[in-house]
Amino acid sequence: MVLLTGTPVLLRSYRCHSSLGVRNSRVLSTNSSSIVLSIPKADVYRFGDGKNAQPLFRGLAWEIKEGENWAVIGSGGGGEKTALFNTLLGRYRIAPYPPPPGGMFPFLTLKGLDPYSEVSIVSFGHRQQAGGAFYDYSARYGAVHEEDRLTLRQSMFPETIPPLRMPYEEPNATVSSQPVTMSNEETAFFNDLVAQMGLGPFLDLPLVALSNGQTRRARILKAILKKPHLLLLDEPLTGLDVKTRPLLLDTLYGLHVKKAPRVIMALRAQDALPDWVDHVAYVSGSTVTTGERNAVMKQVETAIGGSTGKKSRNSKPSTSRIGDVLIDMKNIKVQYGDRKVLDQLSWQIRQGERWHLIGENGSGKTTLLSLITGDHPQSYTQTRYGDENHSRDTSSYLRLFSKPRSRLPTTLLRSAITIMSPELFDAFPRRANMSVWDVIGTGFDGDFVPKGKKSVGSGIGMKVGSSGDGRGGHEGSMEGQENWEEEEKWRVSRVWDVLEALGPDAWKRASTEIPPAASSFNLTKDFARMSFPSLPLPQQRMVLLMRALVSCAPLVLLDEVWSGMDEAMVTVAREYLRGDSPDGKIGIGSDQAVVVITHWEQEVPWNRDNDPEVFRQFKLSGGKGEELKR
Ligand SMILES: Nc1ncnc2c1ncn2[C@@H]1O[C@H](COP(=O)(O)OP(=O)(O)OP(=O)(O)O)[C@@H](O)[C@H]1O
Repeated sequence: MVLLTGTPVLLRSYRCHSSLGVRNSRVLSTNSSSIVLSIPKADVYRFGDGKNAQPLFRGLAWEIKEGENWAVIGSGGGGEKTALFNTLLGRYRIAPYPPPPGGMFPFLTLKGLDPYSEVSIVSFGHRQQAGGAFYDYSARYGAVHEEDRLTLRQSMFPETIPPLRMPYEEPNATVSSQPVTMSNEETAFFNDLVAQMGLGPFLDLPLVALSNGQTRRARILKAILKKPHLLLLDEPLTGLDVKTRPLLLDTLYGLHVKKAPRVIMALRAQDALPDWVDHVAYVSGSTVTTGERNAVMKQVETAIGGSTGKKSRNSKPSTSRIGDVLIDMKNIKVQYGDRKVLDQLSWQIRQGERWHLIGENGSGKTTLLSLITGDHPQSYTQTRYGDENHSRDTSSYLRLFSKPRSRLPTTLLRSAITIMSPELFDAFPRRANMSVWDVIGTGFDGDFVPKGKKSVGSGIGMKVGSSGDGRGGHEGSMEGQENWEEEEKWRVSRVWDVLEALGPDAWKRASTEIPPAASSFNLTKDFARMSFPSLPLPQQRMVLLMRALVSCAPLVLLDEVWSGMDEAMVTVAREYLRGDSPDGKIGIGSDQAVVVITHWEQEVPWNRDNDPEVFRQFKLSGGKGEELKR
């Protein structure tokens, strides 16, 4: 990118004819073309908003000069950071719009470049599948379907896709794995980036096979290769392991200083800001505070200080009761071709235990969970021993609630093991008429569409002693049966319980420390009625977490549930999982087992020192698994 330097020059001389004669319009200085973003002061609305609509952002004033290093941070759970990025992408109405000739992006417009093609976004809150149908995410674990065969390399360079051939045709000469359209310089740039992002080993894997962290890095790489002038990254660190985060940040900074492309990141208020960030836009509700890092961060600390203080509070000693073994695996193996993902792995999960499952991106955490949930086809093939009563030491097995996978109907497993994960978040159907209540109610029987008169399911479940009160469900629908009425009543009261413990009243309390007003039940009630697909994404995540917690299932699996949530939401979810919500009544049951996957140690709800029998850590590395003892 060539920047003009030196004394002010006339970049464009706009002449307009009027009855008063010809007059020169603004003379712009070189300084104007080195302004990346300019919003002098404006309100921001959704397109089509009526006259009296509340603006999304009020009095937004933001200027970014070339050479400055900006991050956007936000503390709201309403998707405010994403909305601010969407404002820059022209998806909202800005009033008044930054005046010509510079407009919102003088560094582009003044060089005749079109902002809409030169500014790109990679957003990780974004769902990849749209619509009302359930998308079967377990496809990734089995034989990869033809339509899912596209590799990472082919998705970036379609010219490397082999041409379709009829079976009788001679195979053509092999297709180059490197695109012919790339110059040597571009090839070197690409190879450097692939190496820096650790994506080399995955270039020729089908896209669906990539782990979460690998997929996120691949999406950033693809966006960079399109050579935008400005790249907006919405929570790029989410889901990345501890080792990868600084590598990605270094790569991004290296690109930013070369303006190839300039980068603005959006981070959660609780995330550590990289050292090189010198300017911050802090979004809180409809207010955006912009300025130098230190000044703005002071304000952020005051704003989120209350809830940050809570985070460091030590959890109480556990009241959990360690009970029966729920999941028992020995010498488990998962392999794709010669790629071993899990190799001779053994692990037991008992009632009452709280596990933190760790491991680098791609170490097999999601794969392991998919064996436990029975979604992975190889969950059927793990058990290898002649006689159940005389299993020898060399045997390998996977026992879910004392049974092999093949003897457990999927419907029973879905109500005995509840899960929230990035895959489920992407796959869960978004039907227009599905309310928050409906979605939470699907959690009892592990459904994906509302069932039953009161939208709390029809009573399929499993008797494995889950919630301490002997409630465990029933095999087959309970609707119309003798004890269904009592069960249904309990289910309805549970939906209200999780809504109160994890819903908008709880976020309000956690973010402001002000006790909820007497009328606050209306907030919860209104939220229960709201349309699920129209909620901001952080709130959708929270609702799907409630879905995983509502039934008090014997085993709860929480895979990266905090990603995309704001500080207050994380606080209330952690409280619930520790069982120390303010009224002391609602929380995870003492005989439920929980497995949490997160790359952020501070997001783990419990403190391992408090009760090492209960709070435990299991690490995956090189296909093996081991418990990390204190
Ligand atoms: N069908 C497949 N073919 C080949 N490799 C696969 C396939 N499916 C998964 N893998 C590989 O298995 C490994 C484990 O993936 P998994 O999603 O379990 O990792 P993870 O520990 O959950 O990672 P992350 O922290 O990024 O979410 C990855 O390296 C992935 O590329």
